[in-house]
Amino acid sequence: MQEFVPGQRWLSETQAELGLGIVMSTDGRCVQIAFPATGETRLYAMRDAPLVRVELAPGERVRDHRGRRLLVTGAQDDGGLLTYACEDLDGRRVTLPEAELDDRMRFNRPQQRLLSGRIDRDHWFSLRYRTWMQGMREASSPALGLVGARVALIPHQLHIAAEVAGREAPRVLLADEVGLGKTIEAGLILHRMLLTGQARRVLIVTPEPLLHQWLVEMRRRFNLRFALYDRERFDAISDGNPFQDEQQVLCSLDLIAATPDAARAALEAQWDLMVVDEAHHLAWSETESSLEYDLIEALAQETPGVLLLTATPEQLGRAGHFGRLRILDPDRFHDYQAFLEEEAHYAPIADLAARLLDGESLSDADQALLESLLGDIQGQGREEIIAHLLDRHGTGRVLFRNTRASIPGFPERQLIPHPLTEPQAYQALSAESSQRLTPERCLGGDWADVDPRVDWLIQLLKELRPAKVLLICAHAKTVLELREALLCRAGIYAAVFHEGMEIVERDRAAAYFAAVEDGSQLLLCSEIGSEGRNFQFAHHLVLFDLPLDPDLLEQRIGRLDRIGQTQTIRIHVPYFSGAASETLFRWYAEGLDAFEHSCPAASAVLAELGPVLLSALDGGAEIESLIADTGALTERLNRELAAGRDRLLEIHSHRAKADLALVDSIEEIDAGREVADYLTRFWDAFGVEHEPGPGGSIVARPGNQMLQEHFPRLPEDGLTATFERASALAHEDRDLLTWEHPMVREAMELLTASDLGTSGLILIKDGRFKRATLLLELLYVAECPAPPELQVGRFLPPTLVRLLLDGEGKDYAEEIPHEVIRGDCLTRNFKLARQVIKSQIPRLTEMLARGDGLARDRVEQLQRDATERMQAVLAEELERLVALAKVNPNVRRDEIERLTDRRTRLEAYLAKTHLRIDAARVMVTT
Ligand SMILES: Nc1ncnc2c1ncn2[C@@H]1O[C@H](COP(=O)(O)OP(=O)(O)OP(=O)(O)O)[C@@H](O)[C@H]1O
Repeated sequence: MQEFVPGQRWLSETQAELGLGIVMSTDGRCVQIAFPATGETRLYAMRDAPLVRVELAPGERVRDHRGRRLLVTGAQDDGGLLTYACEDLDGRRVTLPEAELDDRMRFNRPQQRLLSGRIDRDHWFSLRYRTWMQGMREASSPALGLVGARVALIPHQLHIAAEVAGREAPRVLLADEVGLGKTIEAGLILHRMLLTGQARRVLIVTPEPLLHQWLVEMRRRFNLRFALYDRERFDAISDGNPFQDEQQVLCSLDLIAATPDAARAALEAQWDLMVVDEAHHLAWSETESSLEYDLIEALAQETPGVLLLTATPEQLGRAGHFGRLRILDPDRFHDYQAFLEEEAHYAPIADLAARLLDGESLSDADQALLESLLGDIQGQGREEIIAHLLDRHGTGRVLFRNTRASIPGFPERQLIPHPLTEPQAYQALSAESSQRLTPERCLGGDWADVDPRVDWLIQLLKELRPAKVLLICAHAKTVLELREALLCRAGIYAAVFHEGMEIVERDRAAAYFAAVEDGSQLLLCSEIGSEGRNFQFAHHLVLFDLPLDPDLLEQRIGRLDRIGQTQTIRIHVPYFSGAASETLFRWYAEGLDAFEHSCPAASAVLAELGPVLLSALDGGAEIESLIADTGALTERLNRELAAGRDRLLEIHSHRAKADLALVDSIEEIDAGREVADYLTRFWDAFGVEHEPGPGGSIVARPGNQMLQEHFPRLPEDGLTATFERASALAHEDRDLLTWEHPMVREAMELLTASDLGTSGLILIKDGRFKRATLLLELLYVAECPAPPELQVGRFLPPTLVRLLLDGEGKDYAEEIPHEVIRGDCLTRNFKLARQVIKSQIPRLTEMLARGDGLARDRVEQLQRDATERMQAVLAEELERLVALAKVNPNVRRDEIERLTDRRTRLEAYLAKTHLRIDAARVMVTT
């Protein structure tokens, strides 16, 4: 007989609906139990009370009386009363005396439910099995986190996402050329890290004009709901750190740079991952750095994962680029001069890496070079050698850059120059070269009366109507005055987009431009429209003036030249013959060839020839020789880059064969349509109504008799969705239902956290067994609860151990897979079911005990394998740090120590892997 102690929690075996009982008193023969959930008190004879002691095991999920969801990690017994060690959802440690358990919780163990004859409808048992199996498949799938996004499967993006998100705490610069999908790559990385629990608190920092676009992209492509923080929202939260109110925050760089309170709060908010878009604005040189740079650097020091995004990493010069790398990996990038020198020697390394990749055999000289670079390479495979080369030589693991040249399928760009006569008023100006390029700004409000670009634009719009035209110029004032002129002179109403507008107004203008019907034909943008925005639905770009920076020119063209552009892009450039604008136009067109192709060497050429260019714009230097010199230098630098740095980058940024394998594996998951079968069965079992919708979609809505009032993520008025990626891409109003969709995930969680399907009884026919043979199918789950930062799931995710035992204890699980078992569920005849079970209790108890033993043996093996895997992975990481430390004295000792400590902790947690029975189903042959 078990001892009852006041304060202990017990459960009625026969009346689970009473909730959790608490011992009030005992008198030697009777025990008085209160059930606070129902307000009842019962008296039981102690000898045969139908009560079970509630003793939670590590790995169980519970709620406390405040409703917090907690994970049990251990327990301590003090005079018969238990105090549980738990973790909350954020991984914080919490102590939970048993008296504080939620009174309404139900703790029925499968074996208790089964032996007391409480059985569920059979489909829940199968759904339970499928849920655990799916969890295991995902944990080891290279496609994890990449399946659920509403995106086309583009190999280079998937490569980067899988490579980066697979790292412990990724710190990388995503620097694909404009419009190749850095936002999508960052979203995929985020999605995967959130899904695996690798990250929970995420901060995205963008320039203000891109806030809303990010918000929408994260929501509609990844089902991620970020909280947008502006000044008003930040100030409105006066209680504690405003950034700690939300897990996923989106805010502008301006907010944290201009508000010391916000900067301080951001620094203290303990993010797991930070994403910074348009990171080229973070200025750094060997002697000074901008406030924004310092802020992001400080945040990066506090944040384990950091993604910096820029299409033009060298827009503010080589030093700026180095500065950004330094934020990511201060150990690797600690000396700018050494970095420049190293870069000059990339060509032979790139050549070697390329030949390794092509499977060519290596000469003795190659071997010698490899050994001089990497030390002893005995026993290492090619992939491993390449990875080490890229990591330790070149910008390696930290920088990814894909170029149009290496990605097929981009449309052409066509340059359409429009020479115009420079008006007298502009000729008379004695402005500096930079001002000569925007002469209207020197003339005052009525410049549009004399500037021939206005009439030319009116004419162009007429000719192109109804085609959409995006116009970019340097200044907001030009935008506004041009709008007035177009309206007055030709009745053309243009949408505008400039820094003087509120964010909402800007987004409204962009939407007005995007609208197919009743939208505006023309959007006039100041320079803020030249970054990040998606305007690929337009095919005509007017560059009303030209910037002095080739990277900025590339950013402007990138608004149209991006993934999703379907036609040749027409770039219209008006300039004044004989004036500075013609010189600059020719420099770009003939010197750099930067309009029709992106030019990797452009910023280096500007750095070298910038002074001559400025002088030519002023009418000083000789234009023809400037253009000839520019052409020659561009040609040489592009060639060198292609052979050295960029080649290394390219090898590292996508791997054609492996990337296609990843695409294949996602396509296979898409095509398998298993999730469709799973979810529709789930809906049926739960009582959700569903029917085919328009164009192959499916419409689901709450039914009248659902198991619970709400089904996860199912709106009251229903949901239109699809299981087809192509359909979701074409129809934004349809959710893409995959294993990673929040509805599916939450339904899976709901099931595994409930009792549904934990016990069952079916009648089967199977010629292998005599009639009336008793079989027991047992589902055990091995789990290793550990603090989230250890990412134990990488090595041992919750793992299902299935057994199928006969009365002699023989296991048929391999011979008879779960999927082939068909039977009649006995829930329709509870009385019979109870009789069957009652008559077999001793046998079933024995079989359960045998199952426990067998499952425990399996878990020991699982544990050993996981520990070995973990040791191999961490040994590799340790080796990298030690190798880096040899070439870089600045690698911190504590980093190596932290990694070693992690290994020790993981070993300890894996050793405590916990096994529990999740479900049991009796089968009787007929
Ligand atoms: N895999 C994809 N599936 C569908 N659309 C995509 C995919 N990748 C990119 N796009 C679309 O292509 C456009 C460009 O992508 P994105 O904004 O991520 O590029 P970017 O590299 O961040 O651009 P920028 O350099 O201008 O900042 C966006 O409209 C995006 O939604």
